[in-house]
Amino acid sequence: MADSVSIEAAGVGKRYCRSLRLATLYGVQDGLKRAVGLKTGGEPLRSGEFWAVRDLSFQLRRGECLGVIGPNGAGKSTLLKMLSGSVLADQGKIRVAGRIGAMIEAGGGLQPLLTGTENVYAYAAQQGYSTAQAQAMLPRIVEFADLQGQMDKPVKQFSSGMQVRLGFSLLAHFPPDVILLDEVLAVSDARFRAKCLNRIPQLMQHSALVFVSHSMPQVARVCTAVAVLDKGACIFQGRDVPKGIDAYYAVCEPDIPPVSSGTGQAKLLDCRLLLDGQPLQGALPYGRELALALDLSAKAAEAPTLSLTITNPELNNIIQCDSAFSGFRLPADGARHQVLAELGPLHLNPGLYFLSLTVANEASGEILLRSDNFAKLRVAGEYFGHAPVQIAGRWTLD
Ligand SMILES: Nc1ncnc2c1ncn2[C@@H]1O[C@H](COP(=O)(O)OP(=O)(O)OP(=O)(O)O)[C@@H](O)[C@H]1O
Repeated sequence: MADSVSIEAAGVGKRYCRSLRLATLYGVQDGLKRAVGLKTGGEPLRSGEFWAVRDLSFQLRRGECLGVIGPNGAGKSTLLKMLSGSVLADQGKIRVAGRIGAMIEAGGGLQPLLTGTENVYAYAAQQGYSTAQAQAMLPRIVEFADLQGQMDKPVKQFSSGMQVRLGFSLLAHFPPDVILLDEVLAVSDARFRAKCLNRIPQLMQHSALVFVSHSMPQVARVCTAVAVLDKGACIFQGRDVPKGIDAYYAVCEPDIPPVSSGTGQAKLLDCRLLLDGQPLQGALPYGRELALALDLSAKAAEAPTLSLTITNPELNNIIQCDSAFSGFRLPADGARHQVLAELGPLHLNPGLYFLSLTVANEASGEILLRSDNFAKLRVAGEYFGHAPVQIAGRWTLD
């Protein structure tokens, strides 16, 4: 292995058994085989067994951050546990150069019976730092974790968010050669999450990172490569992180049904997506103008405004187009009206989106109709960017 490679995984796999009874039996059989010097794990799957991770290979160097993404049960945590050494691989080889720091669960790497301060000394010693170095670093660790006044109690009395703060702060101030992070930031508040995400590029100067997350914006921000797992198999691997994220969304493409709510005074009777005045066939090419023909009716005292929202597959709002901007209002006479909403060119990343509509009384805020996910929109294009909206801009030398 070249010196600069911090983690090398070659054809790594882990098998588990669905039945506890069979798993116990296989455990005894494997133990006996190993006792007489026979290798285990290489044989075909036995009854009830499945591959939690299969045939995964990658190399990771300092300065790199591999995002491991995939649906629930895809094998992400199993992979991290194999990399950390807490679970033995049944297939392939893992080599890690140097020290590992793992946050595979809140409190991982911390000693629950020791106080926060004692944990700082214990962790520093474990990573090969002296007591004097730990003492010098202590104020910065406490400040980063925002745990002033809390460090004298045992870590088992910390909330899970506080444990993550201390655990991450230790990694940040005594960076090991390899850092494994498993979805830990999910329990932190927005402020600390932002602090950690901001710190990761600095950590990468010292360490190679493996980052498991279900938050695609976080993955897009910090990862230099991604591996997408599905049922234990790696279905995408590479440096094109946005393309990997798209592969992830394709695997767990949400089947989100349309949902309606509101007072019921407005109705969405029909909707057509248009490209160049014609019904949109298939995907909208990147950057092209989208229009919507909406058949609507409303019966109310005031003419309501219309608001269209485009969301990503996680239903995060990406674009909003509100008719109040242009002063447009839907007649509230109870008759059926066809409304043309021209959204202009959409510079959305290729992928899947959903459309939602709100019909509301602007003055009172009363919602006459909220129609969520009433249509799906697929955007097609070659260029995948790190943010949901990609604009060309105009670049010139002054
Ligand atoms: N100790 C175990 N014994 C048996 N099966 C297990 C064990 N640990 C994990 N599994 C199974 O292995 C598969 C992969 O689990 P893993 O925890 O690695 O998934 P994951 O991708 O991390 O999921 P999530 O996103 O839900 O955290 C799942 O089917 C899980 O039920």
